[in-house]
Amino acid sequence: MASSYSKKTILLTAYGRVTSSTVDGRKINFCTDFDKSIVVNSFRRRGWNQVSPDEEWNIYWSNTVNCRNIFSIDNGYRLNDRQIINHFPNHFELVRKDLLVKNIKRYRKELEKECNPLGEKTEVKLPSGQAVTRYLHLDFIPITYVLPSDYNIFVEEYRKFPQSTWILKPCGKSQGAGIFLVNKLSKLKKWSRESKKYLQHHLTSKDNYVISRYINNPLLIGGKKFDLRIYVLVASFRPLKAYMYREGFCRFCTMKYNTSVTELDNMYIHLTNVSVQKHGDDYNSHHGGKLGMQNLKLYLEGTRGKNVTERLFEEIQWLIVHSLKAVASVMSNDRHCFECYGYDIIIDDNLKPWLIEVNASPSMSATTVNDRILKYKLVDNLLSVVLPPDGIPDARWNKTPTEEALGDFEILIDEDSMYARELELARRESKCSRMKTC
Ligand SMILES: Nc1ncnc2c1ncn2[C@@H]1O[C@H](COP(=O)(O)OP(=O)(O)OP(=O)(O)O)[C@@H](O)[C@H]1O
Repeated sequence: MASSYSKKTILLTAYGRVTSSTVDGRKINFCTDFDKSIVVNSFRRRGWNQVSPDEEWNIYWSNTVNCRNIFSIDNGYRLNDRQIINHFPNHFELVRKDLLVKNIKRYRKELEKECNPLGEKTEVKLPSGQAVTRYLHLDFIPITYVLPSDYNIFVEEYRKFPQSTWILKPCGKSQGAGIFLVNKLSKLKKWSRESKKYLQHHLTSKDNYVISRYINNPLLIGGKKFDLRIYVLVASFRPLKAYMYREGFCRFCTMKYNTSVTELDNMYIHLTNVSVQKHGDDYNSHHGGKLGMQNLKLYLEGTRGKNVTERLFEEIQWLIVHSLKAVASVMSNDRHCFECYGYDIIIDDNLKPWLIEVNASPSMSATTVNDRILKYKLVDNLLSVVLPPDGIPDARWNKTPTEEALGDFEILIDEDSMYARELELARRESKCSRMKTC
């Protein structure tokens, strides 16, 4: 690729930035593995030129498999300074259900060993009167075990809380596929016997399941369960630079929440995935069962008060930052990479947020008009953050976006910037003083 970048065609983006659409007089080339109009049009609107992955590209919106191939040693492909790509090669450390849990458990243990106050534990009294030990500051994932390897530890935990419901999720699948709820060990054993028959010849880590304590007291609106989808952009893991998009949304179940045992298999009550709910009789294709995050905030301020709502959103930011810190040391922090993660969060009726999972390729298709507007803005805004001020992809750039370029993204953490470090410190202090008063 040419080494001089002098000739520029100037464009103005939605974020008011003057950017270039050319590298050395030729158009910036993008390629993508998705023929999603939102992605392709967002790139074209910048005056960029679409090429195929085997041509000279500057920005690649790839799927996770092709990204891994690009970074594979066998491939021998070396990215140049004018190439950036939308995944970190080992993103699975954060997005695979079993690895996310493993990394968070390791992170908490390390903090505990270092006697870091964040690793502090406390005894909690459950409504049943039982006392259990929990992390004071980092108890943000439901208790989870990996099957088959953790089966015996799970059984121990199950016996302590025989009234609990558990949710089983296959590590290698998405969109609600293969998920089911159990409240009896006998049901789990039956499933295990049957799935062993099916899996015994091809058991790989992809066939693992996680079994998590089911959050059976979700916050309900209109009697229905929902989860929150939040977009988090990571520009770098070391130093950690992460941004949260203000316009997330809630995804609602189509049927009213019901904890009755006879409804345990009813996925229209328990799973909030749009891919599941859109098949329900009561699915509304106009709003798609979605409510914007800003509307959720207004609803909570009205029903629960401003302070608790603010606290909830601080807690959400806290859990995102610490989930990222939990994987930062194991991520291959290639400077050509950035990644937009879809965080799935459930809020319980005590307004405690729980991290359910993280997606590396959050859907860029739109189910409603509002969805389309949101995702167009998201992709355009995201490009403004990951590109240097002149708009030309540059892996050498120090990844410090201007306030204007941030648009609807807010800084979650930037270990490079004094301001962002102070923000993080303030967040930590606010969290600690809150925990002490609880
Ligand atoms: N521990 C839990 N407690 C309560 N509900 C849960 C729990 N875990 C998952 N769920 C529900 O099940 C849904 C699917 O779970 P999850 O997102 O982990 O699986 P998935 O099939 O991989 O989804 P995706 O397509 O988002 O990757 C969640 O959106 C949530 O509604």
